[in-house]
Amino acid sequence: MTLELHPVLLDVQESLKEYHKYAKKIRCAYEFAASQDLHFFTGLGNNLLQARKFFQLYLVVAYAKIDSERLQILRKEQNRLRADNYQNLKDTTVVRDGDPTNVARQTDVTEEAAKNMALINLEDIIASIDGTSLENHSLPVPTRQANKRKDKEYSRETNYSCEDQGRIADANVQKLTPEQSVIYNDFTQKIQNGQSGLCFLDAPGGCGKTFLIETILASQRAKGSIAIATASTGLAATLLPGGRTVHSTYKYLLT
Ligand SMILES: Nc1ncnc2c1ncn2[C@@H]1O[C@H](COP(=O)(O)OP(=O)(O)OP(=O)(O)O)[C@@H](O)[C@H]1O
Repeated sequence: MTLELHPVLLDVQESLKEYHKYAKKIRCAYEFAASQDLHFFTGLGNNLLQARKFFQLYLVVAYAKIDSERLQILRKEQNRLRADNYQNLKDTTVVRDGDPTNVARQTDVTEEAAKNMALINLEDIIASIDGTSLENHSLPVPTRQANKRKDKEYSRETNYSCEDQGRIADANVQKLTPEQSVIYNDFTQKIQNGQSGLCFLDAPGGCGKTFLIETILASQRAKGSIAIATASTGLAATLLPGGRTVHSTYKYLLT
């Protein structure tokens, strides 16, 4: 198999090679076990674990590499980014006389204001990548009005239509099985009472865990509450509405 890696990933190809080595061992072990009609094969579990470990390592390191590369680009391109923002700002403040839909006012956009706006945007992007501010990257710090702080994380988690979420929750609640209903009611009751707690949900595949979680998420979002859905891998996160990886959401350190 030929792998074409993006240049930024060259440093991490060792873990990928290791993964392929173990994946090959597993394939051989399976083939051998099948040819001998064996149901157990010593060492297979270990190889599986190793392959999984290397693959996870590869994904995590590759992700970190890509994000740090993005940061470099932002650093290098900050002049151009500011120019783009300045242009956008000008575009949105042009007066179109006679146009009844025009609600904008000609605003005197000073260079200083445009620069500040660009820095705010830049800082928001960097914060979403690694949770740091411009100061941590030796860049000028923008002036922000505390009450006007644009919190992307907050807007992301509140950007749901309560009506839509309500419809999803209502439709799903009707369909819950008795077991799902017990968990759903317990969960919503605890939230209503302002109780904190941990709930561990486990059941065989296809039993409706995701369906239940979707229902809980929708019922909370329908009330305008924040319900954050995270999973340990990107793939698992895609199964949850609004799902994200746990390390990206909570900015967990990778080491
Ligand atoms: N109460 C329900 N009413 C109608 N459909 C349901 C219900 N519970 C689950 N389902 C459906 O059953 C299928 C399997 O459910 P789901 O994906 O939630 O299972 P799961 O336990 O999360 O599975 P896995 O562990 O494999 O991810 C889905 O298509 C889901 O929409």
